[in-house]
Amino acid sequence: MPRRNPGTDFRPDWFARIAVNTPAAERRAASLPARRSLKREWQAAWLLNAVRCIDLTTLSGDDTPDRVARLCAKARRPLEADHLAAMGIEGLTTGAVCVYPTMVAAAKAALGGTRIPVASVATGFPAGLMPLDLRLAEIRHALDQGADEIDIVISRAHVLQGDWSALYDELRAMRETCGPALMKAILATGELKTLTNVARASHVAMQAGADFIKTSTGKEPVNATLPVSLVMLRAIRDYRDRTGFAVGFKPAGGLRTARDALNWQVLMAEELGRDWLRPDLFRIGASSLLADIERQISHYVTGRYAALHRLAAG
Ligand SMILES: O=C[C@H](O)COP(=O)(O)O
Repeated sequence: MPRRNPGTDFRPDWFARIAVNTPAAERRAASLPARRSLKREWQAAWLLNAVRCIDLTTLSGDDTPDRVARLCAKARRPLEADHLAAMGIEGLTTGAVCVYPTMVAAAKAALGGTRIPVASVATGFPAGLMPLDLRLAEIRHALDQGADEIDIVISRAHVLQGDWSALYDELRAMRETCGPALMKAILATGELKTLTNVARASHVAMQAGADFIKTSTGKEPVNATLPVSLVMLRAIRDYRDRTGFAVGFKPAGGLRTARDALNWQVLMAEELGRDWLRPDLFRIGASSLLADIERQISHYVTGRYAALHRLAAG
């Protein structure tokens, strides 16, 4: 378990001169899937690793305690027991479940007796357009309900206006309110206009003590992309080199296929090293990715694809 990132003082000099070369970032991201073709056995292993890193998510207006309980049952047993037995795997769970604050109690009840953490979004998810004191109160509410991790959203306006110290202060207050609960800072990169803004916001979030930086809420028109992820991973690397602290990464929003799970892991491994491919440093926020991974694992074990309706949707 790496030491928790305590953050630093506000250090704009660490990011003020960053100017991301967007075409170069896009070329590098585009080259990844083509350059890496993983052997079939290795693909299965990488997909199993993706499962243990998934924050299995439901963030819908029509969520109910029953739906959350079904999601949690899936988090406890994400793949068919026969398939896991055939591969000699025991005790596989997802990395966490992720829900709205009002669903935390249902998730905690359904996950009793396991070590699967419950993550709650908070701070006016998804837009964050609420007064800061109410956003902090929402964190406290989620913690009172039993949340182990808090996925906060940043004020995009601070980024778009270049008010980095306001962004730092907001995030610092959120981190203090989270106390011992892990804080994942959602940057909502699809609304930050430029990759340079993504890089700078990543630095500010880490300086304010974020345990993870996360791409998206899943509600923006553009959610996780490989170029955005590349920029965030390089910021994480830079921060690690400056401070010695390892900050986690959570791509989220629109990751739906086993191929996505492989591509993001390859990007992580190439940019930060394979050591980063574990749940305390890497999560994939996804509501529907698991179904495709199940399908691919089923094919790997049985040689044929299961019909989608046979795989529990979670
Ligand atoms: O944080 C997780 C995202 O909200 C999930 O997005 P998704 O429904 O596109 O998988």
